[in-house]
Amino acid sequence: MSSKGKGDGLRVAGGVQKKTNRKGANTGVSGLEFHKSKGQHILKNPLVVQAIVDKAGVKSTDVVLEIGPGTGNLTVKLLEKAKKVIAIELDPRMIIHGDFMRVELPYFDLCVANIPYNISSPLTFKLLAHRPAFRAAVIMYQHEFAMRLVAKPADPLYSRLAVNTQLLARVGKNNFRPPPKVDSSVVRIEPRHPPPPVNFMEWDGLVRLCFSRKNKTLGAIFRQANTLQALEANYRTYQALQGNGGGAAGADAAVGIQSLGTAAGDDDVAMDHDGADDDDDDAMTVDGGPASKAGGGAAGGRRRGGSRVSPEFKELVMKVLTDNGLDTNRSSKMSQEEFLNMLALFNAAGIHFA
Ligand SMILES: C[S@@+](CC[C@H](N)C(=O)[O-])C[C@H]1O[C@@H](n2cnc3c(N)ncnc32)[C@H](O)[C@@H]1O
Repeated sequence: MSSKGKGDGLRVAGGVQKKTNRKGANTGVSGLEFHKSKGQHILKNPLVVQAIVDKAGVKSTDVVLEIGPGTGNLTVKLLEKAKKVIAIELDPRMIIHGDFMRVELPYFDLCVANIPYNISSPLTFKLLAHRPAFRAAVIMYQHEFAMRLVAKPADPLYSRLAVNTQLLARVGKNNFRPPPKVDSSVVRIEPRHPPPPVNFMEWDGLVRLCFSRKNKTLGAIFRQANTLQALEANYRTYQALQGNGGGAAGADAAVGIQSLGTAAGDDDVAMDHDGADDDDDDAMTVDGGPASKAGGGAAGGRRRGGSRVSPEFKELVMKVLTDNGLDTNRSSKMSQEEFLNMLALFNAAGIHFA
């Protein structure tokens, strides 16, 4: 990673025009061979580069973060407008070197990038977890991923990815699809200020569970034995924590809290084929850890080996759903407000998802 100020004269490692080497590989004018595995699809049309920069609304005072500058064609345009461009590039043949997913991000006002598509989801959630929050990110994604980010309830592409992103940011597809290829779209992401007043881990535990079978009713999802077992374990742990006032025994109990949905989700998707996602399950990491496989795995283990759910606890869960008319809802059609409301209702009953 390195940064360049206006007029620093960024050295560019290669050209941007498509050429073919002797082996028929895709190369730039410098002869650099581009690697699909690194998501190296280079922007060749200067009008597209310019349009992305224009859409970003770069101010002369802005520190701009660029992910994957590649041969630097977007970078040089950003440098014309920004105070500073900090660019992070995985490929050591490109001048500025670093893995975006591993580096600690510096302060930035704006992020502008034509990203490697293979890390779209973790990259987006790394950005959204960054503090202080930036003003906006203008990102070129693969078209289908962009559509999933902006999908609304009842859209077939609506998923945990959309719900989580839209909880943390306002997301809008720019009215701009780069010609001539129609496989990319530019999305503008504006983190919400202030951030939503919700524990993201817990929110994600609930959403993950609900979208494990997004076309099933919530009643059916919450009646699953493994779900009830994991929820009851959390319920008991929270009760112990409250009883102990957060002391040493409370800390021991806290270790037992588990995130919901992962193992159930994985199995159910495999069994169900009902279009449930989420291929991005572990990517939506915010605040130092996803609803982890380990947590979900614990739930899965209990289901196979496990303890019984008390009838009283099952009744409590079902009561929250039925009293509030939620049992017949399907997550594929639920809005963010409905999820928030449901989480508040469960929490008020002492039921927790992480
Ligand atoms: C889609 S290309 C964009 C190149 C250039 N910005 C353009 O628009 O023509 C994505 C770039 O990201 C780089 N890249 C891939 N994975 C990365 C990572 N984890 N961290 C930083 N850069 C990465 C690739 O080497 C490639 O140069």
